[in-house]
Amino acid sequence: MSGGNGKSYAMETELVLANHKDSFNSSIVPLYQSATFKQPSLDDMGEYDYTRSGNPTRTVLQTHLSKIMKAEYSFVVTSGMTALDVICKLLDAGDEVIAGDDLYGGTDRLLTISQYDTTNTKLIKSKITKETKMIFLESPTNPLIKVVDLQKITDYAHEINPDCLVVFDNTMMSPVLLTPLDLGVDIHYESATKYLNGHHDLMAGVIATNSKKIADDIYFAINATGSGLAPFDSWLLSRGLKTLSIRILQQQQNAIKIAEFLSKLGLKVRYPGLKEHPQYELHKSYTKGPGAVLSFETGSIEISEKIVSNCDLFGITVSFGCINSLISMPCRMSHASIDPAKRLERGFPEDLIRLSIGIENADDLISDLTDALKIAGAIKEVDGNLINLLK
Ligand SMILES: Cc1ncc(COP(=O)(O)O)c(C=O)c1O
Ligand SMILES: N[C@@H](CCSC[C@H](N)C(=O)O)C(=O)O
Repeated sequence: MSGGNGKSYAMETELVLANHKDSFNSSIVPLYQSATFKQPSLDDMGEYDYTRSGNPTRTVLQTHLSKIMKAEYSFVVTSGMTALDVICKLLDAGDEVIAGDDLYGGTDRLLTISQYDTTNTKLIKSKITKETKMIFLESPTNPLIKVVDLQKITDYAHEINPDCLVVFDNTMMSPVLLTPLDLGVDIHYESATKYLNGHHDLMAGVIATNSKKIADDIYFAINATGSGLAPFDSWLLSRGLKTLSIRILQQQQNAIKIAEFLSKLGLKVRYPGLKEHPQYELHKSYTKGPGAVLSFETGSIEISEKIVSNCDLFGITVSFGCINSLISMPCRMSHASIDPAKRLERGFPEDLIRLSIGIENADDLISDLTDALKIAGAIKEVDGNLINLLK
């Protein structure tokens, strides 16, 4: 098998090169669906003894991920939320922690800490103290698609407290569009349920770091609690990962066309690939693209409900980053766990529709949305032109 010479290649190439050694020279990593491994002798545990502590299929995936995430150490766990839970185990009770105020609903549910608008770099800076132990950032945020000045906040946090850990949720971008450890972030994690796997057929989370101390603590937590990804899911994720680049780039190309279509109709679209996005330049300055998730408002909950319910190609589904296009109303679905009063306070529109764009034909997707917008009474066609009825 090629790729075993230690050379580094471009991302697309690295993605298809998951090196492993096995006695039959199998072309892909074998599935070691085994809980236990026989020891060479009584006092020698060998490389593997028990799958909670380590499994060869999981190790190959983790080594592969380290290359892709440009990390010294990587771990795969049972979900994105497990990744966050493992990271939280690095904290002690009472530690000062800061997070963004627009985070995925499940993250918001897990963290009961001080949350601020992370697009306001000045505000975040004013909140970081010598006592701050950890900062959680997400960008673009889910679902308001707000962009964080990751470099500035990371540098500032380390300046104020060199031991403060900057933790970044990269689920929206994936390592194809952003490798946050390159910007000095301490811990990169993401829900591999989304782009990394991309096929709606498993739940997983990844954690990456360049610090041996953090890696040792994370391994301890994973082994101690049994949160490592099971062999079959590790094998499936290894398989999904190989097409990550080709998938996300196609999804992104479709998303740009759809965002432009909706924006031309005069809808309020949130997407960092549109020049009217307030942080368009900032996002462009540190990522390789805007990704494939966007949200938009109609000004009416009823119309939004009708749009969501009348699409054919966009399934009403939580999650994002999968090969099929998905549509959702975050307030009722992915972010329903956030108290409605808190959502209101944060300017989270109840009529917001989130789209996760897949790899289908872009014109088919636009035609599907056009039909749904027409049925919902958001637009009508006059002399071949689409007219916005919401204004
Ligand atoms: C941005 C973000 N981070 C983390 C998670 C958690 O991942 P998982 O569902 O794999 O636990 C999600 C969604 O669930 C998410 O949208
Ligand atoms: N019922 C689930 C909702 C999962 S939302 C998944 C994803 N992160 C998204 O943003 O769509 C829960 O309560 O966690």
